[in-house]
Amino acid sequence: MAVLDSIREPHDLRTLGRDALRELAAEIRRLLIDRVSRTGGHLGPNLGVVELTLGVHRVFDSPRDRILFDTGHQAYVHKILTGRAGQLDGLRRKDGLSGYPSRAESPHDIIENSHASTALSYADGLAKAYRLRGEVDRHVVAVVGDGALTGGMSWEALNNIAAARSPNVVVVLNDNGRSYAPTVGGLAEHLTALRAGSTGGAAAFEQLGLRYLGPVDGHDLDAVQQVLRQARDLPEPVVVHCVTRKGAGYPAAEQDEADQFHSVGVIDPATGRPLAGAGGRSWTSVFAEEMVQVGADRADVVAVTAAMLQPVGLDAFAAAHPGRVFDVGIAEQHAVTSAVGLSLGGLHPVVAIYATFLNRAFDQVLMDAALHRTPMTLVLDRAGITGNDGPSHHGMWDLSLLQLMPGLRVAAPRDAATLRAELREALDVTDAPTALRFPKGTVPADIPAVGRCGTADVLTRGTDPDVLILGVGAMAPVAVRTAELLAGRGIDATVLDPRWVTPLDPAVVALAARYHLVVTVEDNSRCGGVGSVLAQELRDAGVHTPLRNFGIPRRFLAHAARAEVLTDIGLDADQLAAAVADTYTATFTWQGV
Ligand SMILES: Cc1ncc(C[n+]2csc(CCOP(=O)(O)OP(=O)(O)O)c2C)c(N)n1
Ligand SMILES: CC(=O)[C@@H](O)[C@H](O)COP(=O)(O)O
Ligand SMILES: [Mg+2]
Repeated sequence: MAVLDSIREPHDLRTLGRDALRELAAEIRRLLIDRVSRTGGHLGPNLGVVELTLGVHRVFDSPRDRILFDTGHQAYVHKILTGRAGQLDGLRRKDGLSGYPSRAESPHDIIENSHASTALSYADGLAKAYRLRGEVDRHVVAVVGDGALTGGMSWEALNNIAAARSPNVVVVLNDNGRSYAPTVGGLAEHLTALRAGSTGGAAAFEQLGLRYLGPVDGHDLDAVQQVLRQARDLPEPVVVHCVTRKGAGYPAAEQDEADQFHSVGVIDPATGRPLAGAGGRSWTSVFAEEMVQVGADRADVVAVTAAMLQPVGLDAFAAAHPGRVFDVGIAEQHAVTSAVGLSLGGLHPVVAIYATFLNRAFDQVLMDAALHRTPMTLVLDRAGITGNDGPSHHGMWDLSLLQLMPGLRVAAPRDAATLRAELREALDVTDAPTALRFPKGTVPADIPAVGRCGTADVLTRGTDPDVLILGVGAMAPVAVRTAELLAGRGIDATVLDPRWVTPLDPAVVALAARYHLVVTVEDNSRCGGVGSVLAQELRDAGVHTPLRNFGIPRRFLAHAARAEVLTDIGLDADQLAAAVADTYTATFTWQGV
């Protein structure tokens, strides 16, 4: 890596001639394939922006000029050029390099949110700030993917960037024609026409008040630098349309039909084939399989995805039931409210999105779905701690948000059998929206119930009323293990899986009154989670049983493996058993029992 070893800061790029730059691009590609094939990560998106990122850092002066990456999953090259190449071995690992920009890592990084379609809004604000501060020579460069451009916020921002006529905003449209799968929608078709030589591009943007330059080959470094210099020197906001290929330079990625190695696990760099399988069935695959059967059983059921057909497990349903899946692009707000339309039209839509991205559609769930009490079902994958994608990817707020929604009902399955059952139950609700949430990763073996308490399942039944543990969803197995450990300390615990966590069944409240201590364990924020709702319900029912809520603390959690994060926040059975035992002992020492 002769050339790359000489690059510590973007300024070092300025001394390189064309041959050295070409060699550098090749070295960066080799490094990306070598390292990311070992760590896993967004290999395809980053292979696609090697020349584009080189061009941006050659023409603009980071960090004085601010360079923003929308979603941020394509910022590995930026990290390599800003002195972090040597840290790629720890990519996305605990205490290692984040898979997204991180202000703690570098002054060259400024936005860390991995939710798409935000970069242009940051750019609009930054540009206005620099203008008001008299720093008009500072440019704001926003690298935005064609997928991210299908998100509504992008157009809200473009509307304002055009109105502000900020001369220092440069929008670099990284158009590879794909989100995961090919990008969908009218805009995508427009960009496809532009890529094919249609001349309408300029008009579409310029009628909005934005200069348009391109399309240029985003892998031709000379062309990229030339158009970026032109954009830099224009006295108005500019959209630079760069056409790239996701996975460029790595045939295994370029030829991958599914998603061109949008995100890979550990793979054989020589072939691109997965090396280390996660093992076991994923939660997503259980949902995917059940949905195919649902589609056969229920002609009124349709599905909606926000540009993530395969990641959320709707690809099989789409194949089995053509025309009944709607991909709305990266547009979760639209996904929810258009689903309300589908419901008002007599269908039962299943909106499958990652839990963290539901945050974006809070108002739509509240004021469009819940207010109208429309039967529809949100299926929230990646709920709880997701792990290596870091703070903005943990699905740790959905239960808190959904608790606020009058009438909406939420289920949290504990295994494959309850996922299937609770999905069916949700689809049978006709007077309110419903939601199901489950985590990333391998689904555990089915945990049979030994009894029922209203709609809740009793998983282990203690003989003495010492402790009642509510294990919510995927935390049920942890709750069962905690009960086993408590038994070893002479404390008898009964474990309940509430199944439907909103509203909580009154029988659960009544049962809680019969125990000395009640404990809740959930893979959601403690703030507004199931535990806090149970606390309210106990008090409302005049039940004063001591209660302890275990969940995710109210802070952003760095990337690490899911199990590592859960341990770090005390949500493993050993720590839970110790904490419950301490509380139990303290409670009864205090009460003189
Ligand atoms: C609000 C939101 N929804 C969904 C995602 C999941 N996601 C991550 S990257 C991606 C595709 C992005 O496509 P594009 O912007 O074109 O970038 P590319 O990967 O093609 O470089 C999606 C849907 C997200 N990060 N944020
Ligand atoms: C960048 C992004 O939002 C997704 O690609 C994210 O990496 C989700 O990854 P998983 O689908 O592996 O959970
Ligand atoms: Mg794209």
